[in-house]
Amino acid sequence: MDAFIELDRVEKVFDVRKKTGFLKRELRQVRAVDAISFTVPRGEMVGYIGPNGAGKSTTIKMLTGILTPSGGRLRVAGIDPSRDRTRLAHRIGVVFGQRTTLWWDLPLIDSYRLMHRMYRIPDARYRENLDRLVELLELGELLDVPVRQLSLGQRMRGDIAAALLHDPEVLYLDEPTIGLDVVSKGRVRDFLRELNTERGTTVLLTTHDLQDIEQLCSRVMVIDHGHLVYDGALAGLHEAGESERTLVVDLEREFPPIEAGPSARVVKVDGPRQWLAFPASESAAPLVARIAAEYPLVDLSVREPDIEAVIARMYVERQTVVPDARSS
Ligand SMILES: Nc1ncnc2c1ncn2[C@@H]1O[C@H](COP(=O)(O)OP(=O)(O)OP(=O)(O)O)[C@@H](O)[C@H]1O
Repeated sequence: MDAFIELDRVEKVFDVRKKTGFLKRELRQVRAVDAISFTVPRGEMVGYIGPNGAGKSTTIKMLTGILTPSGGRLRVAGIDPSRDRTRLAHRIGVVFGQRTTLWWDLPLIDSYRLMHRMYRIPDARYRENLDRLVELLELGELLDVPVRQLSLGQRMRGDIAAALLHDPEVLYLDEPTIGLDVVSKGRVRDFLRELNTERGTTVLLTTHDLQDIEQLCSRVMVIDHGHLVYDGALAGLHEAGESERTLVVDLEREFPPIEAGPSARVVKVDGPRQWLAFPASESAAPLVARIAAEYPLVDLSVREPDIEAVIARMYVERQTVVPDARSS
């Protein structure tokens, strides 16, 4: 498959000077990205997640050419970003949720006009893209409003349109739904899905909102302390994180914690209700049969693992699991 983004043992080391006393400074190195390798084929929508300080923004900055890697090889559309940043700029779009690329005091449409000139977008293409983005992102009524007067959700949609006016082949999104309400999040996600299917735009999505990933990405990469610790399907994370399902049982009356065998354990008791954790990879049937045979069972339900808990456990365990490594 056509690899659009390629990283081969890419590293970024920052030199940090730390004050250790009067006139004394110690030089320390922070390895923000440590020998990361992956490829993303054209048209894929990939989640890039990790805890604070994991190295996500540093990776995106290297992909856009803002930062130069300290080691390894990196290519986007065959271009070395830090060497040919201007040429690459015409082929990529970037949205940083926490700050805007729009001109704060100007009406939204003026920012778009400026981008039209900056990117030298042919007139017909600019008009066609603008019309389409205004329609899809419902920006019609906002075009004459100064950016500073827009709500966060409106501003975000405005920023996404700005990043796409020049028809980039890849879109980097850093926290595109941060601070948005449920309706605005839904709109942004619908739009991204449509963009990806209609135009085949490659999307790399960084977010702390795992619902963004669940709803948009078939593949997810997890980075922790600069290392890629998982690369594969979202569903596979459950296995990698050794996740557990929960069996909730209602008994006729209060009992001491159920003795349910080696692979299940009671995690909570509240009156006649008990919660038992068991490996997500195992069937609940033998456990249910055993409890039903030995206790007066009234009702039961099985709860699926919470993806946030699975990922949190992965961060803690720092396992290196790459079941579906596309890195070559
Ligand atoms: N310019 C810099 N100089 C020194 N250290 C830096 C610099 N930029 C980032 N770092 C360090 O590199 C590490 C990775 O930071 P990065 O911003 O890439 O993380 P992140 O995954 O994007 O985190 P967050 O989710 O908090 O945005 C952190 O330890 C950070 O302090």
